[in-house]
Amino acid sequence: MSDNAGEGRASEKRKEQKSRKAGESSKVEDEFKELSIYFPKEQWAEMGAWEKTRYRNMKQNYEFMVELGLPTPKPAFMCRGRRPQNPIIYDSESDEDWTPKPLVKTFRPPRKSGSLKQEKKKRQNISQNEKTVLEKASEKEASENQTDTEKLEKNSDVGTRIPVTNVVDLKTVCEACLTFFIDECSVHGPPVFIKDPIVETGQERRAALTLPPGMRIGLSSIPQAGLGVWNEADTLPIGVHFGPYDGRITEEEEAAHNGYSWLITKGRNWYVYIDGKDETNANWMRYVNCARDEEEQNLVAFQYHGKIYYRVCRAILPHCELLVWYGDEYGKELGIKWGTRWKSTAPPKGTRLQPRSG
Ligand SMILES: C[S@@+](CC[C@H](N)C(=O)[O-])C[C@H]1O[C@@H](n2cnc3c(N)ncnc32)[C@H](O)[C@@H]1O
Repeated sequence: MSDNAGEGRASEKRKEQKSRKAGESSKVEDEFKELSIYFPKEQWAEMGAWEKTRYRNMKQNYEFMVELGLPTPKPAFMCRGRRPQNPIIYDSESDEDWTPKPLVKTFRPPRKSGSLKQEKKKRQNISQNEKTVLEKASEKEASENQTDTEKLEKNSDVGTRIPVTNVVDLKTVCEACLTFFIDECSVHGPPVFIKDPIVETGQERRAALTLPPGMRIGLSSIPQAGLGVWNEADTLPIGVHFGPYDGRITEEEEAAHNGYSWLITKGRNWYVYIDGKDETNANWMRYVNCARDEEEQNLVAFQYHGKIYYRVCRAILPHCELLVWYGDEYGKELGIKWGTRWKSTAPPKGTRLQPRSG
């Protein structure tokens, strides 16, 4: 074979590869095309594929919930966008449960494992039978003799934890198999709930004393983050729940800035804070720090019946710190880089970070 012929073939191959790559990336763009309308062009251009995937999941979940006829607030990102949009209007006025916001607008939980296609297929496969279970659960929900925690344990409304919507009521997604269930996942069993030891409020070290056995409050692994909470016992598997987050319910703006408050949505345009700053009425959950990125996050927060719970979304091994994702805006306040969005503004890890101040 002559040199010329060899070169010609190599150049053809290069061209072929180039056009294949261009084809692939335009396919990816096509896939997300319907999403791009919700974001400013610059933000969309900067956004990575995994982030786009996550938003697509949120949209799909929202549409799925709507299809099931469940009251579902629209994900915040779908309420804004490049196109003229209506102001954010939540779809229901009731005491909805959706992802809590310390100071956040949208909650962006971790991407689920497994391919998106599989996930979609599983959702489509929810049988009529399972829908009936949902209906039954609604009736059950109406029983007023249960406390919220009992209800959570029973129904494990980690629906609010559906990683891709802000909401929900009554149903649960099993992290492991991604199917919906009510009382328990038929494959993975009932959700586990770890209760705090009972400690009267008003005691000086009340928050620390509520720490469940096997956990430790100690210096955080995150530089300059102060104290944190560590698992010192067996692995905490996915699906374990903690909570509710104790503290003082307040509407005072000060709570929004102290670093220990979650914003609780009570209804349309009605918010209160659960403020865990005061250790005499807070619980141990006030010591849980904020994950700096998706890999680090092992807890996700959600609102259920006006209270905040944490759920293990990634197995927490012995001697590992519990880290929850607080939400975009708050992470930003802490200078935490999440995805590519804050590349330009986030200070390097380890920089002294200030809690939000008014
Ligand atoms: C809910 S408290 C967590 C407990 C706190 N570390 C303590 O010692 O009391 C939240 C505060 O911890 C700090 N913090 C939490 N996560 C952080 C992070 N990823 N980076 C820096 N500081 C963080 C911030 O000061 C924030 O206001």
